[in-house]
Amino acid sequence: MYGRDWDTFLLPYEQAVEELKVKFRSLRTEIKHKEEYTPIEFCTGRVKKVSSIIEKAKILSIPLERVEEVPDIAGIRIMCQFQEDMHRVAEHIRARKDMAVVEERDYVTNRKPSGYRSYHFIVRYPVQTVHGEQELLAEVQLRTLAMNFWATIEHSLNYKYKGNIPEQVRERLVRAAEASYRLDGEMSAIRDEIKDAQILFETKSNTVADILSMIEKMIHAGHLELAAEYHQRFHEAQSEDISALMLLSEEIKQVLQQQEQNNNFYY
Ligand SMILES: Nc1nc2c(ncn2[C@@H]2O[C@H](COP(=O)(O)OP(=O)(O)OP(=O)(O)O)[C@@H](O)[C@H]2O)c(=O)[nH]1
Ligand SMILES: Nc1ncnc2c1ncn2[C@@H]1O[C@H](COP(=O)(O)OP(=O)(O)OP(=O)(O)O)[C@@H](O)[C@H]1O
Repeated sequence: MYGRDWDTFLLPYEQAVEELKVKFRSLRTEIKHKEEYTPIEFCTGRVKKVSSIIEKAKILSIPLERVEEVPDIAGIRIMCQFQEDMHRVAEHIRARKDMAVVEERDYVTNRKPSGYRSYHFIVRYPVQTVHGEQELLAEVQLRTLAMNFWATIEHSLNYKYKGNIPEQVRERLVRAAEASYRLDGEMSAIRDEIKDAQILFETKSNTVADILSMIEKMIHAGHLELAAEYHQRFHEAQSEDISALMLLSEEIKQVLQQQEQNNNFYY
């Protein structure tokens, strides 16, 4: 790499970062459009600075002639609200046809000694250049907002202390990382409860609609007494839990089926 033109070398990496940012941002928009919820909160990217590439190559014992083996010259970071969203985005990355996963590192279940948590992918990504296709390595980091908050603070402290964070601060950072991990767990639990409540609400609405339409059927068929009886019981069941409504719905369904079999219903 001695005397190499870094600007030219880094051009395809810049292209890769721009393309990957567009792709993950489009994925965000697409899912949000379809589901009104998106597993991707936001996405950033950067090309590593030359001084940082040289330093990393040295740490990884990669000679500068093979500097393209440094896996994170191109880097993308995807932030999610919840850990479950990270799994969904991870599945998506594994399934994509425009990149190939060459490595996965799970620092979520196995945090780093610093307290760092994230899920990392190294992918092989092809960019189209004037000289034809060029495959390069890119790092994709997946984080929750809480993980990102912690990592950003820790990164700036590392910068401030030039990599030698005082022991006492380091210990507090590890404790803060654990607190942040518990926060993610709490938020996921709340989210599950909200989801359950939404499902229950939907089931209740559907059951109510079913019962009312069956009672209407009875009225149209002239079974006014039966309809009045079930209407009364419907009102009573509404003040109880969902199972009372579901039982009533089943009962009315069976009565209707029976009546239809006996030809008591004419529409
Ligand atoms: N803030 C912060 N970021 C980290 C930490 N560890 C890793 N990262 C991020 O993750 C990237 C890659 O980390 P790793 O997958 O562990 O790769 P590596 O730096 O070669 O690490 P090792 O092989 O474990 O020495 C780094 O460039 C950082 O962006 C950490 O302790 N704090
Ligand atoms: N994959 C990534 N996507 C987006 N931004 C990243 C990514 N990796 C690092 N960054 C950010 O780029 C900036 C420069 O980081 P740089 O790559 O020099 O150091 P680093 O990430 O700490 O890694 P290393 O210790 O491996 O050199 C930092 O603000 C860092 O948070």
